[in-house]
Order: sequence, then C-alpha cells, then structure tokens
Amino acid sequence: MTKLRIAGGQVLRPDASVERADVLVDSESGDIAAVGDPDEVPEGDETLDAEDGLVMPGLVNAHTHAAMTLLRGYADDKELDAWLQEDIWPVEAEFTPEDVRAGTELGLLEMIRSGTTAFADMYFHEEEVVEAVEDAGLRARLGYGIVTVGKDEEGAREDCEQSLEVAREFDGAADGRVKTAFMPHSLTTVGEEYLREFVPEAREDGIALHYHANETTDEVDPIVEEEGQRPLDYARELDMTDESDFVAHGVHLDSTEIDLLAETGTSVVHCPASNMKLASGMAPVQKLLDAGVTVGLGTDGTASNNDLDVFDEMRDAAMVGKLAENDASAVPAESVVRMATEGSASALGFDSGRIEEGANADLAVVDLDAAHLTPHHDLVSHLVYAARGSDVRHTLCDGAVLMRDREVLTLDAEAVRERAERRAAAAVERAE
Ligand SMILES: N[C@@H](CCSC[C@H]1O[C@@H](n2cnc3c(=O)[nH]cnc32)[C@H](O)[C@@H]1O)C(=O)O
Ligand SMILES: [Zn+2]
Repeated sequence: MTKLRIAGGQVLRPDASVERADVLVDSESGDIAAVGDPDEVPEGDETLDAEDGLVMPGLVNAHTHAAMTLLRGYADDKELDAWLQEDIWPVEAEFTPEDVRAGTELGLLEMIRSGTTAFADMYFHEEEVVEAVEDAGLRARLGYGIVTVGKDEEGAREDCEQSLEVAREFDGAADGRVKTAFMPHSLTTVGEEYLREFVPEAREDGIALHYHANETTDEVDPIVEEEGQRPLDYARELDMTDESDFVAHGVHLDSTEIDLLAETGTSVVHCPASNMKLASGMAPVQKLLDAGVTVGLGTDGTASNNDLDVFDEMRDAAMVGKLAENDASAVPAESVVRMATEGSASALGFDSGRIEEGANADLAVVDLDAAHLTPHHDLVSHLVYAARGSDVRHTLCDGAVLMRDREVLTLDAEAVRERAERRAAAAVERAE
C-alpha cells in the first residue's frame, strides 16, 4: 500500500483551527489515513514537502460550466438575459465535442493550478467532460443542461432524455470520482410540462437535480405572475427540492423560500462574482447560513466571472455578504472557508472538504512564503482576504498528486492552452 506523507506544514482542521501537523494519505484508497502531530503520524513511502505551507481541503467549485473558458472575455458588461441570448448561446451553438473537450481541459488546468479538487458542471457534450475529468484526476458532479424554450416539442424532449441518459450512464465513472445529476437549466428556461414528466423519471432512479434558481428578478417575476407562487414553492410542487438537490445562485429569495430550503435540505450554491458582474443582485447568504441552509460556493462560467479561482470567489463572498447585510460582521472569513470546502462538498454529495482521517484525500497546499501573506496573524483570514489561486504549491485529489511544486502532472499545460486558443477563435468565427 502506498502512503504519501505531506510533511512539515501547518494544517487547517475542520473546526477552523490551524496546527502544525503532518497528513498521511493512502494513495490506493484515496483517503486520508492519518493527521496529527508529526511524531505520531506513521512514516510514508513518499514525502510531499509542505514546509512554509498551509495544508487545506481542496476547494470545491459547486457551480460552473467549465468549457465556457472558451468564451472568457468574449462578451462582458451586459445583463443575464441579453448576454445569454445575444452573445453566449449563438457561439455555444457552434461548439463541437472537441471544442467542449478543449474548453473543459483549460478549465481543469486552471482549477488544478488554483487548488480546486472538485466541481459541478452543467453543460453539453458532457461525455467529453467525463473523459477530461477522468484523465485530469479531479472529482466532479456532472450533468447535461436542458433548455426547452425556443425548441419544438421533439427538440425539447430530446434535451430531457439526453439529460437523463447522461445522469444514468456516467454516475460512478472515473473510479467513482464522477457523479451525475439531472440538470434542467432553470425554472423559466424549461417548460412546466417537461419538468412534470421528466423529474419523476429522475426521482425513480434516485438521481439528484441541479438547476439555476432565483438568479434575477426577471426570472422570479414571471413565475410569481403565472404560477401565483414563489419559484421555490413551484419547484417544491414539482418535487425539485430534495435533500440531494442543489440550486445555483438563490439571489432573490424571500424568507419563506429560505425556510423551505432549510426544511427540505436543498443546498444553495452562492456565485458572488457572477451575481455582481451580471448585476443580478446580492444573495442573502448570512440569512441562509442562520437558517441552517447548506451553502456552497461556485464561480459560474468564466464568461461571467471571468476565472475559476475559488480564492477570488471567497473574497467576493465575504465582501458582498457584508454589503448585502450592511454589516461588516456578516459572512466572516471562517464561514466563507467552510462554504468553499465542506459546504460545497456536501452540496455535491462528496466526503471531501475536511482534513480528517477517513475523508477523501482532496487537498491543496498553499505557499505562505509570500509578501502578500505576511505576517501570519490569522491564516483563515489570509485564505479569504489575501491569498490567490497562484499561491497554491501542490494539489491532490483522491490521494493522487495532480500538481507538484506548481507543475501540473496530469495535463500538458502548453498544449491545452494552445488548443483552447485555436478552438475559441474558430468557434467565434463560425458564429459571427
Ligand atoms: N442544452 C442547452 C445548454 C445548457 S448548458 C447550461 C447553460 O447555462 C448557461 N449559463 C452560464 N452562466 C449562466 C448564468 O449565470 N445563468 C444562467 N445560465 C447560465 C450557459 O451559457 C449554458 O448554455 C442548450 O442546448 O442550449
Ligand atoms: Zn450557471
């Protein structure tokens, strides 16, 4: 049995304390075998140097569209509906499976570099995403995004079938690192008749749901008008608020919807950068936390962010969380770190996000030897307010080292960038 000892560093523990400790990783089972005082942790077969570093749980990006890296910087400074319809969807319509593969690999490269070890992806040509995840060594919950508006009945049903098929076929892929979900894009972009027909099919097979909810007022108002109820009441009626389900955004939620989320155990993935950039609004994050809702953190796609750096996202979450409450003590650093690790992992149904014996060995080692991380009064504060993705020295997932000393081992970084650059330009050219 191969054991890898992460030695010489400080370790962030589940109670948010930081202690000098070593971590022993079982590379075969992919679990953390031991963590504690260097004298008490058994020897490993190999060592990974964590001196001057902080070993933390790998970050979990609980909502993104990884292949959208190809659209990074393509269309900015516009509100959601116009941005999707006028700019994003026309180019996405040109994406081939090879484009999605190239964009996803670029996304995975960026994730590994910035200490992200797991993510949720909603996109299309998802079989490419499965393969890319398998090769790159990350963990993911994946699904095919359904949009029925603007499609005829046959096209709409095909989309729904496709999402069910992807969820059924790929669950458990990549040695169990891949899980799936049924993914209607949102409550307004998928027609009620399709939700009524296909959600029960997903439920029968025990498949979880992931969708965008309450992102903008333009999305909430039509449901209130047409259904006479709040979007999440409508979702509950459609059996879309199970404990295993997770919704992206949750910006415009009223207090009854917050209670509903807490009661049903449905998780919310907060996407602060996307919400600010598309001027969607400020999510009531502190209220969600106070109500006991599981809150994770996501970047959303890189066309509305424009990066996949979850450190950035943590800072944004803390900043906008305070602004939303007009209270500087709201959404403090510790709760933000929890959101980006345990919260996101729990939303995705992975036993990751905490450094403890038996948990998945999904880890990042942050280099503390930097001017912008000096002095070391409070390392949890640093993770949220001062650190950035480029501070990550090593990244591990499922007990395997994906990046060692800033060198990504599972992807050819140069080739990935070159391919993405070329494919992005060609797709845009076809669309225009
Ligand atoms: N099968 C669908 C694609 C859905 S994938 C998920 C979609 O979510 C879109 N998307 C990205 N960011 C956001 C957001 O913030 N809100 C809503 N949709 C988004 C993204 O462009 C992508 O088309 C089709 O054929 O059109
Ligand atoms: Zn999204």
